[in-house]
Amino acid sequence: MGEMTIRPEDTPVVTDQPSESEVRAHLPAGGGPADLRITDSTLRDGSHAMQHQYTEEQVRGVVHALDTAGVQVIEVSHGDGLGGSSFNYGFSKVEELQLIRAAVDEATRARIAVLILPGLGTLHGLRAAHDAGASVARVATHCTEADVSVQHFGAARELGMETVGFLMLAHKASPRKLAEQARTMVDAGAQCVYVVDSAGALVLDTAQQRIEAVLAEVGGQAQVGFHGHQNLSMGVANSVLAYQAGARQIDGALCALGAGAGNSPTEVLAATYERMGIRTGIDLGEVLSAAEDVVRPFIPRLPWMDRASITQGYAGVYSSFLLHAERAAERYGVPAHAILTKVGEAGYVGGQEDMIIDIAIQLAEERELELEHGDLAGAGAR
Ligand SMILES: C[C@H](O)CC(=O)C(=O)O
Ligand SMILES: [Mn+2]
Repeated sequence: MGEMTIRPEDTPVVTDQPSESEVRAHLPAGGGPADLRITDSTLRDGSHAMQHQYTEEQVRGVVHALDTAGVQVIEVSHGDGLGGSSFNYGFSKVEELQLIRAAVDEATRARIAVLILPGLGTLHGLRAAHDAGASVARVATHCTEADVSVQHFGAARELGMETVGFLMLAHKASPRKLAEQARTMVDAGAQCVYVVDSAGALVLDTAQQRIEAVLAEVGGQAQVGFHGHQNLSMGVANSVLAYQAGARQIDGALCALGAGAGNSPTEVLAATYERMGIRTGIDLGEVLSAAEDVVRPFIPRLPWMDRASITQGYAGVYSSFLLHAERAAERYGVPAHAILTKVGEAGYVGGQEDMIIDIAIQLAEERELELEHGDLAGAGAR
């Protein structure tokens, strides 16, 4: 790797307004020179949209295309992170360590990242992913529970991995609270902390204020990142504002392949930043081909802003609940958007997927009662 290599043992130093040389010094090499680093999550967040059915051939194809395009970090894991393959979250078709090994084998420049949710993923799983060649550990917690990540950051740093913190459902915490949680992660060893808009519920200034607050708290010691979802079609716009507010790591997924209405599309991020004169180090033609020719042909259903996913953005619901809600909707004969509205009212967070079934059953019972009342009222009127 060249002059922009980030060494995991280094803590990147970024000030509020980093100079170009400061930014370059803390961004890893990949493609060309870069002002920010895009991490592609097609093979992790996209796993939700693929119902975790990725094949090794698909993983190899995507990694090859992203690596050729100069994308610096490629995330590969079950949609819910290491160890996610389970009854609650959905079983993977292919064991994730096999997919991680294949990704590492295929990449020539890009580094392979894994996501881990403490409690679901274990330290044993993290070590196994590291042994398989993953070199970036992204540790995700609910936005008010950063304290559960401390052990995992310690372990990742001991393994010599680059570390990234993921504060999920970030719309649920105030900028100040988020900054406090980011501090916990950085003190534990995170080299970057992401504002993760898991519900696609942040709209412009609400995204920007959170980036600013986190940067004000940890900017001297760590970078700040942004992970957007398209439920309200704000992923790319929020990512631009995030960059302008000082974020230097931004997530995307090819063809927006991610939970809910999908992630900010990597190819659109690359085109938009290039149009703005912000260097991503990504070759635009190659990344457009990666989306169009490699990913699009195997996608069973393009993520889209339909009634259910827009409801997720509007009601602040975890994007990965979409397919769970759709399955429950079909099983119990109630609309997915009605289930998701109730999930938003209840304030459920990641890990509470089983409650979706409860809500669907409750809605189905209410509907039965309404039908009965309707029949009785009709009978009374006759
Ligand atoms: C486990 C989640 O899918 C992580 C994520 O991408 C998000 O919260 O958004
Ligand atoms: Mn996501």
